[in-house]
Amino acid sequence: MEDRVSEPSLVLVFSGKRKSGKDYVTELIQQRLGPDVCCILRLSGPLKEQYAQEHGLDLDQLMGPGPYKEQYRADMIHWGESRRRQDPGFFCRLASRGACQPVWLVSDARRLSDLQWFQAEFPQQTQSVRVQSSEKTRSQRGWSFTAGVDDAESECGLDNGVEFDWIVINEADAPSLDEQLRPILQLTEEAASTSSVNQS
Ligand SMILES: Nc1ncnc2c1ncn2[C@@H]1O[C@H](COP(=O)(O)OP(=O)(O)OP(=O)(O)O)[C@@H](O)[C@H]1O
Ligand SMILES: C[C@@](O)(CCOP(=O)(O)O)CC(=O)O
Repeated sequence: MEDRVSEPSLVLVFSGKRKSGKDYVTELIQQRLGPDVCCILRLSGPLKEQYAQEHGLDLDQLMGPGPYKEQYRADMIHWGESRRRQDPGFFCRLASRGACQPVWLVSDARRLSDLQWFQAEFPQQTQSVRVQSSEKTRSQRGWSFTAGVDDAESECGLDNGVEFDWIVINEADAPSLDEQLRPILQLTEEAASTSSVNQS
């Protein structure tokens, strides 16, 4: 691992099915904490940048929540997995390079190797968060089952073998996200204050 200017005080590694609300929840947390304290790391970011460049695609749309990216998802998965087979931490390193805020929100872990990379690099700081929504709710947000995607590692790689530190139920009939996120926000605020004490 290249020498870091600063280590994070807390790394929250989020995972969840497509349209479960990973981006929505991490953006909510960043809104509460501010971008100086908290950064969102998207493992899919460097992958989409490279894929868009190689295929002449619209990166903004690939990074967005709309249907555009779904046309290319299966091929992007295969492209990304070929890189991960050579180097499981490839996208983790790219996505976290230059991050200097005390709190990192990794918004889109999909494989055990994603989670294990952060656990290995930051064993004291890393915690896992699972965002959960029903298939009915996910469908209302634009999801539909796609063979080769929703039954593949990209969507199922963290379904078993992980005891998540936090579970966020992103459903209208669940407690509000503010209520569910309160202990996580407390954790982030403690991490941020610890970081500022260490730097002073
Ligand atoms: N609690 C919520 N209230 C209102 N809208 C929500 C909520 N959760 C998610 N959404 C909306 O549902 C859509 C999917 O959410 P989001 O993009 O965060 O899912 P995701 O898990 O990041 O999906 P993907 O894996 O496809 O990137 C977005 O348009 C988002 O704004
Ligand atoms: C190709 C891939 O990175 C697409 C992720 O897009 P999104 O996070 O669902 O917007 C998923 C994967 O890496 O398996």
